[in-house]
Amino acid sequence: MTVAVIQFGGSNCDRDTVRALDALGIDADLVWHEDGLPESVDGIVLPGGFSYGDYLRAGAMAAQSPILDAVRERAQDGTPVLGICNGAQIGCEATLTPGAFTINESARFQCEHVHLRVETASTPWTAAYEEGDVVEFPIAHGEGRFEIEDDELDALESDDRVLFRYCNEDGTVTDEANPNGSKHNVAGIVGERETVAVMMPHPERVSLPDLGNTDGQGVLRAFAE
Ligand SMILES: NC(=O)CC[C@H](N)C(=O)O
Repeated sequence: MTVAVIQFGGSNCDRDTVRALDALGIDADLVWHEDGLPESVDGIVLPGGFSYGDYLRAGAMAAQSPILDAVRERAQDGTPVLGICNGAQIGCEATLTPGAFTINESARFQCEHVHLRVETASTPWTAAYEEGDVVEFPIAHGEGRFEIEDDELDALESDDRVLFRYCNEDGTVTDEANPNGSKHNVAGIVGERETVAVMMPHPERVSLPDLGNTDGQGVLRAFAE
Protein backbone atom coordinates (compact mmCIF):
# COMPACT_ATOMS: atom_id res chain seq x y z
CA MET A 1 0.00 0.00 0.00
CA THR A 2 1.39 3.39 -0.99
CA VAL A 3 -0.48 6.31 0.46
CA ALA A 4 -0.31 9.78 -1.09
CA VAL A 5 -0.40 12.58 1.49
CA ILE A 6 -1.44 15.59 -0.54
CA GLN A 7 0.17 18.94 0.20
CA PHE A 8 -1.41 22.32 -0.46
CA GLY A 9 0.04 25.73 0.35
CA GLY A 10 -0.54 25.95 4.12
CA SER A 11 -0.78 22.21 4.89
CA ASN A 12 1.10 21.62 8.14
CA CYS A 13 0.27 18.08 9.29
CA ASP A 14 1.53 16.45 6.09
CA ARG A 15 4.92 15.32 7.42
CA ASP A 16 3.47 14.15 10.75
CA THR A 17 1.01 11.99 8.82
CA VAL A 18 3.74 10.42 6.68
CA ARG A 19 5.72 9.68 9.83
CA ALA A 20 2.75 8.11 11.62
CA LEU A 21 1.98 5.93 8.59
CA ASP A 22 5.63 4.93 8.21
CA ALA A 23 5.70 3.87 11.87
CA LEU A 24 2.89 1.43 11.08
CA GLY A 25 4.83 0.04 8.13
CA ILE A 26 2.57 1.80 5.61
CA ASP A 27 4.50 3.34 2.75
CA ALA A 28 3.54 7.02 2.38
CA ASP A 29 4.72 9.81 0.09
CA LEU A 30 4.12 13.54 0.02
CA VAL A 31 2.43 14.68 -3.19
CA TRP A 32 2.31 18.39 -4.08
CA HIS A 33 -1.20 19.04 -5.37
CA GLU A 34 -0.03 20.69 -8.59
CA ASP A 35 1.92 17.55 -9.51
CA GLY A 36 -1.24 15.46 -9.79
CA LEU A 37 -2.02 12.09 -8.28
CA PRO A 38 0.41 9.29 -9.25
CA GLU A 39 -1.27 6.24 -10.82
CA SER A 40 0.53 3.99 -8.38
CA VAL A 41 -1.11 5.26 -5.18
CA ASP A 42 -3.62 3.04 -3.46
CA GLY A 43 -4.54 5.28 -0.54
CA ILE A 44 -4.95 9.04 -0.12
CA VAL A 45 -4.75 11.39 2.88
CA LEU A 46 -5.87 15.00 2.81
CA PRO A 47 -3.86 16.20 5.82
CA GLY A 48 -4.48 18.94 8.37
CA GLY A 49 -3.34 22.53 8.22
CA PHE A 50 -4.41 25.91 7.01
CA SER A 51 -4.58 25.53 3.26
CA TYR A 52 -4.67 28.97 1.64
CA GLY A 53 -4.73 30.48 5.12
CA ASP A 54 -8.34 29.33 5.64
CA TYR A 55 -9.36 32.33 3.51
CA LEU A 56 -12.96 32.33 2.27
CA ARG A 57 -13.81 29.19 4.32
CA ALA A 58 -11.44 26.55 5.63
CA GLY A 59 -10.83 24.05 2.81
CA ALA A 60 -12.84 25.95 0.19
CA MET A 61 -9.88 26.96 -1.97
CA ALA A 62 -7.94 23.68 -1.78
CA ALA A 63 -11.14 21.90 -2.84
CA GLN A 64 -10.86 23.73 -6.18
CA SER A 65 -7.45 22.23 -6.98
CA PRO A 66 -7.65 19.91 -10.01
CA ILE A 67 -6.13 17.12 -7.91
CA LEU A 68 -9.51 16.84 -6.16
CA ASP A 69 -11.04 15.64 -9.45
CA ALA A 70 -8.54 12.77 -9.40
CA VAL A 71 -9.24 12.14 -5.70
CA ARG A 72 -13.01 11.98 -6.38
CA GLU A 73 -12.44 9.54 -9.25
CA ARG A 74 -10.19 7.31 -7.19
CA ALA A 75 -12.64 7.48 -4.26
CA GLN A 76 -15.40 6.23 -6.55
CA ASP A 77 -13.18 3.32 -7.54
CA GLY A 78 -12.85 2.32 -3.89
CA THR A 79 -9.42 3.78 -3.09
CA PRO A 80 -9.39 4.64 0.64
CA VAL A 81 -9.40 8.40 1.27
CA LEU A 82 -9.02 10.00 4.72
CA GLY A 83 -9.44 13.73 5.38
CA ILE A 84 -8.05 14.87 8.72
CA CYS A 85 -9.03 18.27 10.15
CA ASN A 86 -8.29 20.71 7.30
CA GLY A 87 -8.44 17.62 5.10
CA ALA A 88 -11.94 16.95 6.46
CA GLN A 89 -12.93 20.52 5.63
CA ILE A 90 -11.53 20.04 2.11
CA GLY A 91 -13.34 16.69 1.81
CA CYS A 92 -16.72 18.22 2.59
CA GLU A 93 -16.06 21.23 0.35
CA ALA A 94 -15.15 18.82 -2.45
CA THR A 95 -18.38 16.83 -1.84
CA LEU A 96 -16.48 13.65 -1.01
CA THR A 97 -18.61 13.61 2.15
CA PRO A 98 -21.86 15.38 3.08
CA GLY A 99 -22.22 18.33 5.46
CA ALA A 100 -19.73 21.06 6.31
CA PHE A 101 -17.30 22.01 9.04
CA THR A 102 -17.82 25.58 10.07
CA ILE A 103 -16.83 28.08 12.77
CA ASN A 104 -16.74 26.67 16.31
CA GLU A 105 -19.57 27.68 18.60
CA SER A 106 -16.96 29.47 20.74
CA ALA A 107 -15.81 31.42 17.65
CA ARG A 108 -12.27 30.60 18.85
CA PHE A 109 -9.49 28.31 17.74
CA GLN A 110 -9.49 25.33 20.12
CA CYS A 111 -6.52 23.09 20.80
CA GLU A 112 -7.25 20.40 23.38
CA HIS A 113 -7.57 16.68 24.00
CA VAL A 114 -11.07 15.28 23.67
CA HIS A 115 -12.77 11.95 24.21
CA LEU A 116 -14.45 10.22 21.31
CA ARG A 117 -16.88 7.34 21.34
CA VAL A 118 -16.50 4.81 18.55
CA GLU A 119 -19.95 4.65 16.97
CA THR A 120 -19.38 1.75 14.61
CA ALA A 121 -16.62 -0.83 14.28
CA SER A 122 -17.78 -2.00 10.88
CA THR A 123 -15.81 0.45 8.74
CA PRO A 124 -12.16 0.09 7.73
CA TRP A 125 -11.37 3.22 9.82
CA THR A 126 -12.79 1.83 13.05
CA ALA A 127 -12.38 -1.94 12.63
CA ALA A 128 -9.46 -1.85 15.09
CA TYR A 129 -11.81 -0.64 17.85
CA GLU A 130 -14.97 -2.02 19.46
CA GLU A 131 -18.22 -0.13 19.12
CA GLY A 132 -18.59 1.97 22.30
CA ASP A 133 -14.84 2.25 22.94
CA VAL A 134 -13.74 5.63 24.25
CA VAL A 135 -10.51 7.00 22.78
CA GLU A 136 -8.60 10.22 23.35
CA PHE A 137 -7.53 12.34 20.36
CA PRO A 138 -6.42 15.97 20.09
CA ILE A 139 -8.37 18.61 18.22
CA ALA A 140 -6.87 21.85 16.88
CA HIS A 141 -9.29 23.88 14.85
CA GLY A 142 -11.26 27.07 14.54
CA GLU A 143 -13.78 25.65 12.08
CA GLY A 144 -14.67 22.20 13.33
CA ARG A 145 -18.38 22.46 14.02
CA PHE A 146 -20.14 19.84 11.92
CA GLU A 147 -23.29 21.13 10.26
CA ILE A 148 -25.65 19.24 8.00
CA GLU A 149 -29.32 19.27 7.01
CA ASP A 150 -31.50 17.23 9.38
CA ASP A 151 -32.58 14.73 6.74
CA GLU A 152 -28.98 14.12 5.67
CA LEU A 153 -27.97 13.60 9.30
CA ASP A 154 -30.84 11.14 9.76
CA ALA A 155 -29.57 9.22 6.74
CA LEU A 156 -25.99 9.21 8.05
CA GLU A 157 -27.12 7.93 11.42
CA SER A 158 -29.51 5.30 10.13
CA ASP A 159 -26.86 4.03 7.68
CA ASP A 160 -24.30 3.78 10.51
CA ARG A 161 -21.98 6.27 8.83
CA VAL A 162 -20.99 8.23 11.95
CA LEU A 163 -17.51 7.07 13.00
CA PHE A 164 -16.95 9.05 16.20
CA ARG A 165 -18.88 11.36 18.51
CA TYR A 166 -17.42 13.75 21.08
CA CYS A 167 -18.15 12.27 24.50
CA ASN A 168 -17.24 12.35 28.18
CA GLU A 169 -14.57 10.05 29.59
CA ASP A 170 -17.27 7.51 30.50
CA GLY A 171 -18.62 7.47 26.95
CA THR A 172 -21.76 9.51 27.57
CA VAL A 173 -22.56 11.94 24.79
CA THR A 174 -23.60 15.32 26.21
CA ASP A 175 -23.52 18.98 25.19
CA GLU A 176 -20.71 19.57 27.73
CA ALA A 177 -18.54 17.00 25.93
CA ASN A 178 -19.07 18.74 22.59
CA PRO A 179 -16.07 21.06 22.12
CA ASN A 180 -17.27 22.97 19.08
CA GLY A 181 -21.06 22.66 18.89
CA SER A 182 -21.10 19.94 16.22
CA LYS A 183 -24.56 18.63 15.40
CA HIS A 184 -25.25 15.47 17.45
CA ASN A 185 -21.59 15.63 18.63
CA VAL A 186 -20.41 14.24 15.28
CA ALA A 187 -16.60 14.21 15.01
CA GLY A 188 -16.11 12.03 11.94
CA ILE A 189 -18.16 10.35 9.21
CA VAL A 190 -17.83 8.23 6.11
CA GLY A 191 -19.12 9.19 2.69
CA GLU A 192 -21.40 7.14 0.46
CA ARG A 193 -18.58 4.64 0.27
CA GLU A 194 -17.24 3.57 3.65
CA THR A 195 -13.73 3.79 2.19
CA VAL A 196 -13.97 7.61 2.28
CA ALA A 197 -13.76 9.20 5.73
CA VAL A 198 -13.35 12.67 7.21
CA MET A 199 -12.72 13.60 10.83
CA MET A 200 -11.73 16.72 12.75
CA PRO A 201 -9.67 15.07 15.55
CA HIS A 202 -6.09 14.14 14.64
CA PRO A 203 -5.29 10.39 14.68
CA GLU A 204 -1.73 11.01 13.45
CA ARG A 205 -0.96 13.04 16.59
CA VAL A 206 -1.71 10.04 18.79
CA SER A 207 -0.07 7.33 16.72
CA LEU A 208 3.53 7.12 17.93
CA PRO A 209 4.48 5.49 21.27
CA ASP A 210 6.76 8.48 22.00
CA LEU A 211 3.67 10.69 22.04
CA GLY A 212 2.33 8.76 25.02
CA ASN A 213 -0.91 7.75 23.32
CA THR A 214 -1.44 5.46 20.35
CA ASP A 215 -5.25 5.60 20.21
CA GLY A 216 -5.10 6.99 16.68
CA GLN A 217 -3.26 4.04 15.15
CA GLY A 218 -6.49 2.16 14.56
CA VAL A 219 -7.72 4.78 12.10
CA LEU A 220 -4.49 4.78 10.07
CA ARG A 221 -4.31 0.99 10.07
CA ALA A 222 -7.22 1.05 7.59
CA PHE A 223 -4.58 1.68 4.94
CA ALA A 224 -2.81 -1.56 5.86
CA GLU A 225 -5.91 -3.74 5.61
N1 LIG B 1 -5.32 21.43 12.46
C1 LIG B 1 -5.90 21.81 11.35
O1 LIG B 1 -5.98 21.09 10.38
C2 LIG B 1 -6.47 23.21 11.32
C3 LIG B 1 -7.88 23.20 10.84
C4 LIG B 1 -8.47 24.46 10.27
N2 LIG B 1 -7.69 25.14 9.37
C5 LIG B 1 -9.20 25.23 11.32
O2 LIG B 1 -8.64 26.01 12.06
O3 LIG B 1 -10.36 25.03 11.45
